[in-house]
Amino acid sequence: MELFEQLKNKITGQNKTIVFPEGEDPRIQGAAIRLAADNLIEPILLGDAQEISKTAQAHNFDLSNIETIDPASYDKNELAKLNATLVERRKGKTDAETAAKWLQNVNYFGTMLVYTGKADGMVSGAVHPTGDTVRPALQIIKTAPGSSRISGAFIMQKGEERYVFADAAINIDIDSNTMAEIAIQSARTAQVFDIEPKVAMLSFSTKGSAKSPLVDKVATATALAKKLAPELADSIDGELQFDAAFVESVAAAKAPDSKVAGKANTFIFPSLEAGNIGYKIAQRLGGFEAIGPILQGLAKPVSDLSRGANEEDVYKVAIITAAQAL
Ligand SMILES: CC(C)(COP(=O)(O)OP(=O)(O)OC[C@H]1O[C@@H](n2cnc3c(N)ncnc32)[C@H](O)[C@@H]1OP(=O)(O)O)[C@@H](O)C(=O)NCCC(=O)NCCS
Ligand SMILES: CC(=O)OP(=O)(O)O
Repeated sequence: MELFEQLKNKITGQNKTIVFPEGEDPRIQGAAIRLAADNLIEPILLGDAQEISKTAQAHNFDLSNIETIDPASYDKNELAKLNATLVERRKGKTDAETAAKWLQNVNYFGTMLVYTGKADGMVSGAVHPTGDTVRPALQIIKTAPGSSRISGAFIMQKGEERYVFADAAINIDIDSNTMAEIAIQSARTAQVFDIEPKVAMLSFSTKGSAKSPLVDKVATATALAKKLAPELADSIDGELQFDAAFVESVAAAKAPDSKVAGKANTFIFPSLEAGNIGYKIAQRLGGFEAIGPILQGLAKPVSDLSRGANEEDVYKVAIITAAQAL
């Protein structure tokens, strides 16, 4: 069965509530209406009440069955409770005045709905850049037990082909420890999406063909990942160039002893520059659908979107987010 059909079956009737901080955007409204009509999730749209109505009227959308919240006119008692919870969660790092300002920002407000359990997950980023979308989650929801950092993976899909690219969204300049953790997180993400992970730790060098501290970083990360997740030891290899990782004939020449080279389906990039540029090239030149970024390592599901997302992308990311909340 197709991946999204499986995920839809899992979440149908589970009534997972997903908050959309960018409720004024037509892509968000269109997706929310479809998600609710398909009985997949219960959406909450955040935003200025007048702007939400304006968008709905302009696109002939019927929002009568969808909950909308305008943070500017939210119940004062409820807002005070959210403020106190936020200050408590930030343990001396954020005072009540700052918390009040944050709560007028839809991404902070939405994140607090998830943190307090009013929503099961959040989808944002169709309008806001990634930093503004995910920072509240990093500060408030924080990492899941066993994770020391959050990273962002894309499922890249075209026909029968399906791959994981990471980190393409969050960690700008990574060291070996971070790269190793991203590799392990991404292998687990691959499994969730029915991909038996073969993880390539990418570089501009294959097995020592170039000498550089940047190459050493990837080789060290590979050894570390194998040590941290021995069950994945035969499924992770590096350092590998993309051609050696992906093309069997190149693998035979460049890394003949590797169990991963030529067969990789989970690609770990050595920096955010490489990862973000790489996924967009595969998407825009290669014709792959890019689903994500799926945030890995967060304690509760919050998903970012690309600002280039369309309604269908929003619909699919919301389905993944609801599935993560099960
Ligand atoms: C994610 C990002 C916004 C965090 O940057 P920042 O807000 O400057 O981060 P800070 O160092 O000030 O940290 C803010 C909080 O987030 C936490 N944090 C930052 N990065 C984190 C990570 N990768 N995992 C877990 N927590 C993280 C910090 O520990 C800190 O928590 P605290 O306030 O409780 O102490 C930043 O790394 C970034 O901009 N990444 C690139 C995003 C991007 O543009 N991607 C391309 C498009 S997808
Ligand atoms: C994931 C990503 O690159 O997001 P954006 O296109 O919004 O910067």
